[in-house]
Amino acid sequence: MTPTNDPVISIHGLRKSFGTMHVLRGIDLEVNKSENLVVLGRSGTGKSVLIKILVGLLKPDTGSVMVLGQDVEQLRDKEMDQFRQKVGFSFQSSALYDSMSIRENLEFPLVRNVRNLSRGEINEAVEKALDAVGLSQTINQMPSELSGGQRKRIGIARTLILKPEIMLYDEPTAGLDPITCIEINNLINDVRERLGATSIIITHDLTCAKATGDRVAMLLDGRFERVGTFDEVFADPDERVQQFYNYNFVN
Ligand SMILES: Nc1ncnc2c1ncn2[C@@H]1O[C@H](COP(=O)(O)OP(=O)(O)OP(=O)(O)O)[C@@H](O)[C@H]1O
Repeated sequence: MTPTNDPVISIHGLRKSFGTMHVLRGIDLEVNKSENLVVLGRSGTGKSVLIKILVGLLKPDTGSVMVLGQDVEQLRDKEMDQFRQKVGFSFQSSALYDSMSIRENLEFPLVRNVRNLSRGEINEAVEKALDAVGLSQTINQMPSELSGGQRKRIGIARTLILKPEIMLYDEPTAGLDPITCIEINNLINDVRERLGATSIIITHDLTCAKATGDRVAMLLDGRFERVGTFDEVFADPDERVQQFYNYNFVN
C-alpha cells in the first residue's frame, strides 16, 4: 500500500520543556495516511515525550497537534476514549498481563472498549488478530511461556484488535535477535497492508528504520532537522547524523 498525500498527523511549532530542560524545541511534522514514519534520535532526545503528546498523555507548552482531524489538547473524556481506540500504542515492554492467558489478554481491550459484542464476535476478533501476527497456536498459553519476540507480537496483536487508524510503536525491536527483528519489521509492514494504518515507529535500530520507514525523521537538538527517505537522511554529512549511522549500522 502506498501512502497518500493526506496528512492524518499535523504538528506545528510544538515545544515542551520540563523546568529548564527544553526537550522539544519547535517540532513541525506531517504524517500521511498509510505512511510508515520512523522517528530516530539518541536516548533522551524526546521521542517518548513526542508520542505521549500525540496521544494526549502530556500537554505541549506551545504549538498545535492535530491527529485524525482533532486537536488532541481539546479532547475531553468521552472523545478521548474514542480517540484512543483509533490510535493504538504498542509499548516497548509489550505490557501483557502475566496472570491472563493470551486469549484473555487480547479480549481485554475489546471488552473494555467495544460494547455489545457477542461471544462469537469476540472469539473471531481474537483469532484474526492472532493469525495476523502468526501466533494462533499460543491462544491458550500464558505470557510467561512465550519468547520475547512472541510477546512483542502478541502486544502488537492486542493493539491491532481494535483496528486502529494509527499505530505507534515504541522501540518494537529492542532486545530481540536479528532474525526476530526481521519478523517484527515484516509484521509492521504487514499491518499497514492489512489495515491501511498510518504508523510512527520509534527506534534506535537502523535495520528496522530502513525496512519499515517510508520516511525517517531524525530528532536533533529538539527539532526534526532531517526528514526524508532513509538514504536521503543518511547521505547528510552532518557529524551528528553520521555518528548515529556509524555506531548503529553494519550493512
Ligand atoms: N514527565 C517528565 N518529567 C520530567 N522530565 C521528563 C518527563 N518525561 C520525560 N522527561 C525528560 O525528557 C527527556 C526526554 O525523554 P524521552 O523519554 O522522551 O527520551 P527518549 O528520546 O524517548 O529516550 P530513550 O531513547 O532513552 O527512550 C529526558 O531527559 C527525560 O528525563
